[in-house]
Amino acid sequence: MSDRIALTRLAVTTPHGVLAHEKREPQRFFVDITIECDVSRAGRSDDLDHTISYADVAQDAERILTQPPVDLIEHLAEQIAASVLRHVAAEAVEVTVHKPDAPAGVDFAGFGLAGPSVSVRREQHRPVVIALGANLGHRVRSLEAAVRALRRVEGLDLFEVSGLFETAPVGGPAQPDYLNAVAVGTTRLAPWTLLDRLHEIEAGRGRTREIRWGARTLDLDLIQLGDPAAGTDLRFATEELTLPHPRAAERAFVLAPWLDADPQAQLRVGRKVLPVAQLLRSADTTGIHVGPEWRPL
Ligand SMILES: Nc1ncnc2c1ncn2[C@@H]1O[C@H](COP(=O)(O)OP(=O)(O)OP(=O)(O)O)[C@@H](O)[C@H]1O
Ligand SMILES: Nc1nc2c(c(=O)[nH]1)N=C(CO)CN2
Repeated sequence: MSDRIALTRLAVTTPHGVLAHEKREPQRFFVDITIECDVSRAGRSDDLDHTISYADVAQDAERILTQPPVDLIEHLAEQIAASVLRHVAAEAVEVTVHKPDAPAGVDFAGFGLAGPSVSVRREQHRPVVIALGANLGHRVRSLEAAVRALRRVEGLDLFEVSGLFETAPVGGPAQPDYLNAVAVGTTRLAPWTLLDRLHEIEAGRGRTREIRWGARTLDLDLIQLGDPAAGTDLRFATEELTLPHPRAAERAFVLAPWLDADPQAQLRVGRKVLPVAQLLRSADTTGIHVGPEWRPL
């Protein structure tokens, strides 16, 4: 991601350090934070909710710097990086903590900021589940092309793709049977950025949207982002994007391939987190059959 939000030289005078007197006597710390995040949506909408407020980031960092004394600037840098990655839109962050007056038994000189500093770069790693479907054109070829395209998305790493399932259409007008699959992996992308990439891939396979739940050359849905068992799954309901996918829990055409890709999979359903295996046992599986062989990865 080439978009960045940077905060340069946040300055705090506070006591931290390994030496006893450093824990009593405040000294200067300077922090630089560079956040990699997609700002194109906020650039279009002019809406602060579509980006990361630099004031929130700065205040979190200042709170971390003014905590009771710690030994290491590594620890401060790590904590600040973690606080930035709690923002949904943050893809990665680089944090540098400078300690220009550090007692090191030598002189530091220079025109810029002299003395020791520590830099860390940390990336978002969110589990992601993507459902694939096709019921028009050459379905296997479309789904294979979709997996190839997903693998080329920068910031998305797929590590498992299910087998193909032949499924009767659910909802919508009369239409041909679908082939469905599910891909699981991790991503550092913000959910809206990932959804944009999915729409681009759909459009590349000639996907059009005329009738709700109508036949399509390719459908890519975001089912879940984050880990519900750890409470880190993203939850929100907007027209543009609802997570987890509101209809996934009862769709055997999603649950069956998902279980195939990840037998331990879990999905948040309301306030509960349930095994996908259990949800599939309760779902209507009529019209769901193992599909043709494929080697997507
Ligand atoms: N979790 C999600 N995954 C994909 N699209 C979503 C999601 N939540 C909301 N949407 C929005 O839904 C809109 C319609 O998507 P799409 O045409 O793929 O729906 P559909 O596949 O026909 O129906 P369904 O949403 O029931 O799977 C998209 O433009 C997208 O912005
Ligand atoms: N069998 C099947 N039915 C569907 C599917 C699908 O992928 N498979 N997708 C839908 C809208 O996303 C609606 N109905």
